[in-house]
Amino acid sequence: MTSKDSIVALSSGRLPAGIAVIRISGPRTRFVVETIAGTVKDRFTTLRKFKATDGSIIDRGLVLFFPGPGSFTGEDVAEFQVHGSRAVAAKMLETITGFEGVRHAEPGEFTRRAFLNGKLDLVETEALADLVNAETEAQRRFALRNAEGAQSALYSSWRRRLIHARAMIEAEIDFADEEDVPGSVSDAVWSDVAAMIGEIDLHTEGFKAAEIIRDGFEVVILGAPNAGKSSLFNALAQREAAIVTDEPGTTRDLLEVIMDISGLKVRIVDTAGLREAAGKVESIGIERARAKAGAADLVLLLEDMADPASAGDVPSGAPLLKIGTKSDIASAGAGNGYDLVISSKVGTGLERLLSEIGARAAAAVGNAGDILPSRLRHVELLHETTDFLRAAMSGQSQELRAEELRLAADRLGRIIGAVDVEDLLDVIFSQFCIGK
Ligand SMILES: Nc1nc2c(ncn2[C@@H]2O[C@H](COP(=O)(O)OP(=O)(O)OP(=O)(O)O)[C@@H](O)[C@H]2O)c(=O)[nH]1
Ligand SMILES: [K+]
Ligand SMILES: [Mg+2]
Repeated sequence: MTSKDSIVALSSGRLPAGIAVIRISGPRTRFVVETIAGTVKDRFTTLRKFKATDGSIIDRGLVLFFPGPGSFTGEDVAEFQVHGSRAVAAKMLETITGFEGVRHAEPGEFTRRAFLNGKLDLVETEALADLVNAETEAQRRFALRNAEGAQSALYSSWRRRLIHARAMIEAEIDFADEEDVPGSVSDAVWSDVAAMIGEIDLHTEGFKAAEIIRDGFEVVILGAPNAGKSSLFNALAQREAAIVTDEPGTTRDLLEVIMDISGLKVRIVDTAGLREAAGKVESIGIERARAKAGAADLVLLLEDMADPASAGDVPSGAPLLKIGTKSDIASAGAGNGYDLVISSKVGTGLERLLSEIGARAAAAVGNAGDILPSRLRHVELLHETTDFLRAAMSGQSQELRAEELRLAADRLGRIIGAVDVEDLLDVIFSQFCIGK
């Protein structure tokens, strides 16, 4: 598929910058390059002067031409690397959009063309978006793996197995009396389907890990008023992100800082001190603190070792680290019964706390090489897939069971955006010598 319009955009970041990259895709690309920069060799970097419509020089830079279909979008694509000033970029864009049939690209339009031209499937498109937005090392690794097709390959392999399974069942229905069809394939088929249900369920459970990679591992600091929560929060953030005073009830609302711990995104949340007798605003803050802790990946329960006070009921469910604070003024032996002892004032124990948080976050996201579903969309379609597979396992007639297999494979096809029926026939005829 080739679009009629050619599209152009500034593909690099905010200006001014050292270099700006201007990208064009579509049928007019070659003409634009030849007019602005002269003839260039395909896929080679060439240093040229770039000419405006009136023949004056806009800038000198590098030009690269990628002929379709072996380009990112599948169309003819070119990139101009120019000096990254606003004026140079503006003049280049003005000159290029001045050509007939060339316009500014819509957001995501290069990638949309790549998808429409079959250069990327849906999951790879989503992963590419994640890669562009990656902030942490874990996000980068995860997005890159999927942009390179790891997740798509997994879904494609399950889908192929289902198409094969269905082909076997259909063959048994249609050609049960023919010699070339193995007699009792269905036992093997259904045991493979059962195995696949287990594999898909296991994979789907990995969504929690993917969410932590994307949204961050959430650590909620909880404790009685004046336990030293905001002091710890500031020490971790390495700035005065929260107000600290000696007045109990200083913090009333939730505060959040985002950290990168060993390449993982971690969200640290400061909360209002837990106590019974509190004013209106503080009571709401305390409610929010409890709710936040209930959904946290890790709760740090702080207690002032110099002046211990109960934080009352702590929401159960989330893993908890009990931390004794203010070790600089606590009496010797006060640290018994705590998982960790810290002083935010002096900095004692903070490194150990950070490495403990990092280890727990790393454990929550599993192995670096795990293939995980990266979108709720995937999870929903995977659930539908296993629903159909379970229905197929317990179906009455072979025809209905084959139909459930078709629907299951269709859901996997929807995840990657490649649903077609032709491959079913291909499998039937490639596996057996029917009607030879
Ligand atoms: N000596 C010492 N004082 C500390 C330490 N951490 C906190 N404090 C003091 O304890 C008091 C309360 O600290 P905050 O960080 O505001 O305590 P909080 O738990 O956030 O209090 P609320 O927001 O009111 O619930 C302040 O006066 C701090 O300076 C510490 O490690 N050592
Ligand atoms: K306080
Ligand atoms: Mg506070």
